[in-house]
Amino acid sequence: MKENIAEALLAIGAVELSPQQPFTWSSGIKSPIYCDNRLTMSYPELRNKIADGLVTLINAHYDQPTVIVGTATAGIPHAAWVAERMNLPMAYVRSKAKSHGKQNQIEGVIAAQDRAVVVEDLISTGESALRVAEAVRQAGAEVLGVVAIFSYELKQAQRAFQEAGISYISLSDYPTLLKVARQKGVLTEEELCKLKGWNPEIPVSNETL
Ligand SMILES: O=P(O)(O)OC[C@H]1O[C@H](OP(=O)(O)OP(=O)(O)O)[C@H](O)[C@@H]1O
Ligand SMILES: O=C(O)c1cc(=O)[nH]c(=O)[nH]1
Repeated sequence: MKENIAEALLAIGAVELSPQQPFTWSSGIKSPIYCDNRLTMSYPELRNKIADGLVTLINAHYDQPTVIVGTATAGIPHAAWVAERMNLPMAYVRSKAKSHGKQNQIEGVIAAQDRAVVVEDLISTGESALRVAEAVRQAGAEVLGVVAIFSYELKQAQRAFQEAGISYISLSDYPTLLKVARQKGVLTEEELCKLKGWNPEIPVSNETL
């Protein structure tokens, strides 16, 4: 599955490289790579595969969720497709409360007795998913864990999730993406070398590839 999803992300052009003019991630990290999972919603076959995969992860790892919670914005459509498949209520959490209207951060219903699974499109530092998890906890509900389409497997994220006492699982990850890119000849050896070593927080070794 990890290889499958990585291959599909490469095939739809979700992965972009820009070593000369690095992308700025939401955490402020400057990166030579950006993985735009938002594009997956435009591909019905792939988005179905992702939703099925996320449901499989949830069923295998999290016991009897009662609500599926999307992270705004990129997690929202995937959370909706997962909730639909599982016939569960859905909510989503904004990065911060609205400054107008009802000033909600949480949209939809999350009740104190709920057991929530958070659906995220991508985990870099984990800050966004953990912010959502914290809001869910503030609402009194239990967070069973987080599922995501892709994770960079940053050690920083692993530490943050551990500190919060929350687990996360992803359908694919950065080491797998590089492995598949090499197998498919999508990236040159020089590009792969740069992508392996650009961030010491990412444990991509020669063995991984
Ligand atoms: O693990 P993190 O370091 O928090 O980074 C990952 C987050 O960054 C992106 O969202 P972005 O902030 O670009 O907003 P969007 O979902 O509204 O596009 C992505 O969709 C994740 O939510
Ligand atoms: O950390 C981020 O903001 C980020 C990285 C990435 O590769 N893709 C994305 O959508 N967000």
